[in-house]
Amino acid sequence: MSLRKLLMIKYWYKQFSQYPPDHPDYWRIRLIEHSLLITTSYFIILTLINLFYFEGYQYALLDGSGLVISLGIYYRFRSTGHVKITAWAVTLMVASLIMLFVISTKGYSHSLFWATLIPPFSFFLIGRTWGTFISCICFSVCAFLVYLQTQNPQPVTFSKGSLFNVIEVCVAQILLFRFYEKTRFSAYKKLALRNLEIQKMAETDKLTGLYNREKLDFALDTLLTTPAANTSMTTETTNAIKQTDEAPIIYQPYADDHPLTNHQTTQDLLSKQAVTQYPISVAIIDIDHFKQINDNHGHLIGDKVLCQLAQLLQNQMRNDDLLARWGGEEFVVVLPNTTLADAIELTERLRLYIAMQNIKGMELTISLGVAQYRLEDSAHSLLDRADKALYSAKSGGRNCVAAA
Ligand SMILES: Nc1nc2c(ncn2[C@@H]2O[C@H](COP(=O)(O)OP(=O)(O)OP(=O)(O)O)[C@@H](O)[C@H]2O)c(=O)[nH]1
Repeated sequence: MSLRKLLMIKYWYKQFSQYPPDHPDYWRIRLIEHSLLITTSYFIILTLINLFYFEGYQYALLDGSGLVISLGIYYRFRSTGHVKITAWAVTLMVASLIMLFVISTKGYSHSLFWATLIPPFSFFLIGRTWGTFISCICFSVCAFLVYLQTQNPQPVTFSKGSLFNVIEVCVAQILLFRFYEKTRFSAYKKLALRNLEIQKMAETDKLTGLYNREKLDFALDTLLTTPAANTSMTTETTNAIKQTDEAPIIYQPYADDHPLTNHQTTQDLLSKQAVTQYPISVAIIDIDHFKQINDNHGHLIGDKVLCQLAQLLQNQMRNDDLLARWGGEEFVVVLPNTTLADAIELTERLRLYIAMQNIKGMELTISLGVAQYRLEDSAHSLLDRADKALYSAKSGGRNCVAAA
């Protein structure tokens, strides 16, 4: 059994349905609940210590009042869920009780230490502006107390009270900053995950889950404008561009001795970089007569066909290939380390493979246009040549591969 359960602390924390974890006030609520738990526990302990150990009834009364106020705020907060009012109430309660204690002891017995708790409380709960304001007032009072002492200097004594004050404040500070660090870490983590989600959404085609056209354009531009890309396409380069955290499961359709399966290591590629150019090819894939599928079976079935075809194509890709939906019923695949001849062979296999599949009860065919990167090419001109090749494939009767 965990300590939290043992002390029944978990019952202290209420899950407000109106403040889910992604609500801006979520962590403020956690802090209010933590703070009230800490103040309540502190006031219970201090009341008992002052009553039975120091027999300081005046301080025990002060701590007892703090305990009642703390529980009152907690009860009200649980029943109303008012964050702003509670945050102010907690801050004012903590600040005024600390200052009452510091003033009543005239700063003796290291009671001034307690004032150091005011900035963390007030800044976390009521924000920078009001936190600064309240901290300044409290510290001004502390400075004034010290000034008064300088008018009539007394020798400083270290009592047991000093020891308790120092220890209690240190423990409270550590707890507060642990909490602060936890919220900060959680907020950054959430932000990083959100950014990843947004980035993924921005580069993914909603329907098929493949990369979208923006991502393809960016990846191709990066490949072709990276100096190394003109001479060497390494596995690392393409993987960095893909930036994919969940690498697709690759089904290797080629024979073991096929040149495309013999991936060279990065080291091999780099060592050859100076003397060899590593080719890049692209292929545009277009479904034949897709309009008829929509017309005969409806757009929803058409969508399902697109999704299944996308999955089948993705399963046929090699690690370094980058498949994207270009728009409508067209897909583009970027083939690093692939000559035009290899790209033709590869896409021909792909065409035959798709022609053999049963997709939503239909037999589909695809036409493909292939082009290899030339030094004078831009991403646009490369795709344009592949598109022209696709046009030839279409006008050549469809269900075939044409190269530019
Ligand atoms: N279901 C569905 N259809 C789409 C989507 N995007 C484009 N289309 C359809 O794809 C069809 C493309 O038709 P066309 O450009 O005439 O091409 P095609 O019928 O495949 O003929 P060819 O390419 O010449 O073989 C149109 O009917 C579009 O409405 C989509 O996201 N979902």
